[in-house]
Amino acid sequence: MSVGTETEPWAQPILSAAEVGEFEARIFGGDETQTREWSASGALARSASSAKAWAAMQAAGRALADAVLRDFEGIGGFPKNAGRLLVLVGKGHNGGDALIAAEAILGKYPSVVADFVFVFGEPALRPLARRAWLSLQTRFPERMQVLARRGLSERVTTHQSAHLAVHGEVKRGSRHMEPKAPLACGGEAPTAGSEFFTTGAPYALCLDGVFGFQFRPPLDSGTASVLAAAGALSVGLRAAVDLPSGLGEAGAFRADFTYATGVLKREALGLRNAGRLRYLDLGFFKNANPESRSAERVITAEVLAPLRGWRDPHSDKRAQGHVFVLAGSREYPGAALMCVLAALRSGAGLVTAFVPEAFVSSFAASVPEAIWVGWPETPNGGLALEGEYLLRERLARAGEKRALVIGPGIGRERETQVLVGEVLKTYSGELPVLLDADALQPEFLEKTRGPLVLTPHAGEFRRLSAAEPSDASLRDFAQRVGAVVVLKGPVTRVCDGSPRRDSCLNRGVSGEGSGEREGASALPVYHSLLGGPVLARGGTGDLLAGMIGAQLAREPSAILEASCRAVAWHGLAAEALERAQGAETVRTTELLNYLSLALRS
Ligand SMILES: NC(=O)C1=CN([C@@H]2O[C@H](COP(=O)(O)OP(=O)(O)OC[C@H]3O[C@@H](n4cnc5c(N)ncnc54)[C@H](O)[C@@H]3O)[C@@H](O)[C@H]2O)[C@@H](O)CC1
Ligand SMILES: Nc1ncnc2c1ncn2[C@@H]1O[C@H](COP(=O)(O)OP(=O)(O)O)[C@@H](O)[C@H]1O
Repeated sequence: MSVGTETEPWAQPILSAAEVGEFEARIFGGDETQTREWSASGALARSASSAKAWAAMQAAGRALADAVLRDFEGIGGFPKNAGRLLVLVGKGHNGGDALIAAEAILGKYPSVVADFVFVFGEPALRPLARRAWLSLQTRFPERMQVLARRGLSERVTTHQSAHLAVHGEVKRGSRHMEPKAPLACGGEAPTAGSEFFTTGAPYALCLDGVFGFQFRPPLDSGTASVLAAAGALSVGLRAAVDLPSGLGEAGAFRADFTYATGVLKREALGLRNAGRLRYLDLGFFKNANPESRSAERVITAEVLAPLRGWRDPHSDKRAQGHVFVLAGSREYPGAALMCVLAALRSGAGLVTAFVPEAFVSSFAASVPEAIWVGWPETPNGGLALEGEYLLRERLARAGEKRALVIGPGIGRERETQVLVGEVLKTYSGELPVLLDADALQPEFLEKTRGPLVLTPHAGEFRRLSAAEPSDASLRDFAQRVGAVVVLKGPVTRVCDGSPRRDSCLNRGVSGEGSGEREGASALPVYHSLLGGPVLARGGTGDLLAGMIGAQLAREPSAILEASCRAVAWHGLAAEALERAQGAETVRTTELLNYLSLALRS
């Protein structure tokens, strides 16, 4: 047992499908397929392991329903007065989770109806999935319709289906099925799936519970045809349970969201057809850890715990961290303003901002909480070299808890770039430094000595590292530069390559020894799934830089945790913003209004 969850309760291991199999078998007491929990009479034996597995399935299904309904808020909410669900059910856990989620939604909204496709047939359901199905049938028989009960070999005909749906003559739950010829195994049957789905009206939600982590390629043509047909329907939200069925194979399910239940599976990362990834933490790692040490971890909202309690009653503003920001130019004044606003709104006790002097009075009028210091300008309105003394003066007066953010909106003017190099030569080592945007230049990397955080997006990462973004290149680069690197993107990845003395917490398990570095391949990569495409607008990175700056200033000795905390907070606030306003009619700085909500939910 050795994974970072004990020292880092805010990060959970990411496991491969094979590792998940072993881990779940251990915590739930064996694979369902190999147990005889379901007797011939249909009663489930109450073994301890089946009780645990059933409880886990229920927790997963309910968490899935909650998460889906929350995500619906981003597009105006679930259509609870006339919603239709489509549930694609396989044989095992995945199907069971989907069935329980469907039951939770039907239970919550009395006007919602559901259609089910049993891709391998009802008889193929494993015990727990069958139990979930029985429960649904008992509770909502009149609101359910089975489009394919005995799998792909038997289905409702196109004619029946359309007729029944259009004329409302189907008696939900008791549809007569017409046997049809089985699909030729491995043969061509690409259009067969469309026969299930000719019912006209759109679906609010499609739950894909066909295959989970036990899927092994290739995708059979029958399932592919059902997935393709479901993909052609009008659906408000396509939700994959755990993993999109078929993973990245041709014909795999195309999800808007994939909800990883209990464990985030490595296979989900980087799959474009997975849509947005959500991690549903079901507490699987609370009392049990996987045997293997996981070098990939997922950041959870638990990382915000230190911000959720009471502030130290004896603290003063200096004890809450002092953020220094060197930012802005005539070309990009707003980037500086956004970075400063974010630092102020995310807990910093003091923020001192050095910006081109032309902007000081207007910035001070709009954001009086920050200490604005006018910096001499180059002829083009950038930060001039001669202003360096200002930083020296102000830093000399600051307390211990401080951090310096350099970059938002500074532009690429040569003189400003020389200034950044000089500042790094002089001050790095004295306080944590964050480099963002145009301060992310390869030539600066040799000039830094102390705690360093870099926040590149993919394009900036390529510029800095001369490599394509990947977990491996991120590890190599972080270790080479000895920094915490926050590689931003739809999934933001954080890796700490700094020497141990800078952040001894960061190593998780093998924290013994000091000073030496581990091989890059062993460095954990922390993934944040939080946020979403509402963040795909100018200035969100400037906000993140200010937020990380505030956390660094408050915790200068734990730069990895501070960075992960800010990334998660930024992402959770973005999600709250999207739920409240949608993703379109948003101003970047509105994210700051949701920081508080993100801490309270
Ligand atoms: N209101 C403002 O004043 C704003 C100012 N901004 C400033 O604009 C300057 C330039 O920023 P850019 O981010 O465009 O950087 P660059 O123009 O330096 O982009 C570097 C490379 O990355 C690519 N790229 C840009 N954004 C990317 C992304 N999100 N993911 C992957 N690749 C990406 C570009 O195509 C380019 O090849 C920075 O100084 C930044 O602070 C932006 O933050 C936007 C808002
Ligand atoms: N599709 C997306 N899903 C989730 N997060 C995103 C997405 N697009 C951008 N982001 C996040 O938005 C921020 C953009 O940062 P950056 O590109 O530096 O913006 P800017 O330079 O405009 O401030 C990052 O935190 C990134 O992770």
